[in-house]
Amino acid sequence: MANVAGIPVWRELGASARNGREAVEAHPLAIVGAGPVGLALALDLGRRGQRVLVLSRLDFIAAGSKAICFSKRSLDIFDRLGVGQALVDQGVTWNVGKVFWGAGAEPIYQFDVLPVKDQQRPGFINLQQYHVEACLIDALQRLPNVELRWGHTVTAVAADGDGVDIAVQAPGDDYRIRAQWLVACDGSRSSVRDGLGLDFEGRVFEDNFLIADIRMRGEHPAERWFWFDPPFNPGQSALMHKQPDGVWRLDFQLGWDIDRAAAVKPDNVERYVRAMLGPQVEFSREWYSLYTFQCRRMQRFVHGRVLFAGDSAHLVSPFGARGCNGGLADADNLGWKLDRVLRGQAGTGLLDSYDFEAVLTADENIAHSSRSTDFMTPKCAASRAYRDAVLELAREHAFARPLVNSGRLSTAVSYPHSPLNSADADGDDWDGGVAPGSPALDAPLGAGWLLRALGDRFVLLADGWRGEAPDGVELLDLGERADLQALRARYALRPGSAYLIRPDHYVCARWRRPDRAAVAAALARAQGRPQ
Ligand SMILES: O=C(O)CCc1cccc(O)c1
Repeated sequence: MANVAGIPVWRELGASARNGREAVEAHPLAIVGAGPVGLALALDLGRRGQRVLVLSRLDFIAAGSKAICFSKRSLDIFDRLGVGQALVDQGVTWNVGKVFWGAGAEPIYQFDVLPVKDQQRPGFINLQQYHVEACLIDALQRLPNVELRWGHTVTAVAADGDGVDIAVQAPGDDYRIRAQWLVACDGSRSSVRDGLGLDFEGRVFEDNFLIADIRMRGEHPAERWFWFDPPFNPGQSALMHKQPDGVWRLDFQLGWDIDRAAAVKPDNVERYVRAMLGPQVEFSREWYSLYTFQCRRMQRFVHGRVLFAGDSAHLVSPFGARGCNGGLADADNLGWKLDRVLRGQAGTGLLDSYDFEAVLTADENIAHSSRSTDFMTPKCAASRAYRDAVLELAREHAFARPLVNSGRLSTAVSYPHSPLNSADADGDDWDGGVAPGSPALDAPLGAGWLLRALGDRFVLLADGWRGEAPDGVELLDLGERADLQALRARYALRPGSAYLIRPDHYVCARWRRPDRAAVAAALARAQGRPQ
């Protein structure tokens, strides 16, 4: 079923009525957009006790071909938000990618997206975006301090030094909001971005990709399968992913010079599907669509009182699953910072670090995404010869495999030069471990897991700590425990060492011989208050 704008509906929610009819409402925080990024940010801030208003122009959860691959890092974020297990339970877990080339029925090689084992979460789960949204909405509806308004469209935005004026149109109800902060999570066609006259910079790729989400009883394993130049799509590429509910995502590269309207007609799509899966296969249509993509971003994600996150701020190709996962990284980075700013515990300077770190993340995602696309679709004879030589070598030789680029799958990005980091002290020898600016690595912690124990506040992870930890830090002392070899090895811990870990599970400082004053100084720096 599709709504009037042609967007397919997965679940009707109905337009929300407001409590009361004030012409101008005051709110500390408005989030525009109720996709995974806006909902995850609302859940983070809502769980921290903030009053949050979410405005969605849609009054339903959309179906259709959207994100399906959620990375381990996103699962760790979802765990922190209390919904990780529910999503893992619904999703299809996978860790293996296989690369095929030409007519060969066997992969030329396979790779593991979770090379470090003994972590709670898998490399990826596949789960339709609408299931993720439904789960987040369910969690948000349990928070009395979060209000979700469906069918409320933002029609104008004007920001000044103290806040943002937002004009909203809802069925039979036009009103205004004065918010202290607005976060635009309203997607690639962001009305907030347009309303402020802001734009993207970057590359537009001249290629078309066909998505066929089909329902079938497939016998293929839960793995990512990628083909270069397969006989069922000669000269192009293809991709297959298993989703829950017997749904499969098939992606076919079609090239630039095609009849776009004809390409999505069921007969045409089904020709590709049969060529891939064989003429006998029984399947039904879930959703067919055609997409082109861009690798672009806004110059800045922080514009005074208006902040941008997810597709409203940056766009990548689907290959590598860096779109939605990149947006969730934004929400994760922004949530704790905005919470501190709203509480008056940090100045707005802390949000400059959101700009720094989220722009860095977007740039890394854009670089990977652009390189994958260039490798998959060589633009000249020399690039094609290089690609084919790499594929030929990869079949036999491990050294060539890292050169194959069928999409580098999303992982957490490091911020080695973030202004929130404190450098290692002179004389502290760190042979390995997790450097400041890197995401904390999970490890078994008794019957549980380190990342779960870190929670959503600053933690001092110490291997033997004397005295009190500074205010504002929770101490997690491994003490005398002899059962934590993997954790100690991953963090290169020795008796007396300590790490300071941010609420979003990034390491911001570490010491061989920590003291209270050094930890307090690193904590201040990590909150945007260098001493
Ligand atoms: O496996 C990948 O590289 C990404 C799979 C994907 C993600 C989102 C949309 C889509 O068509 C494919």
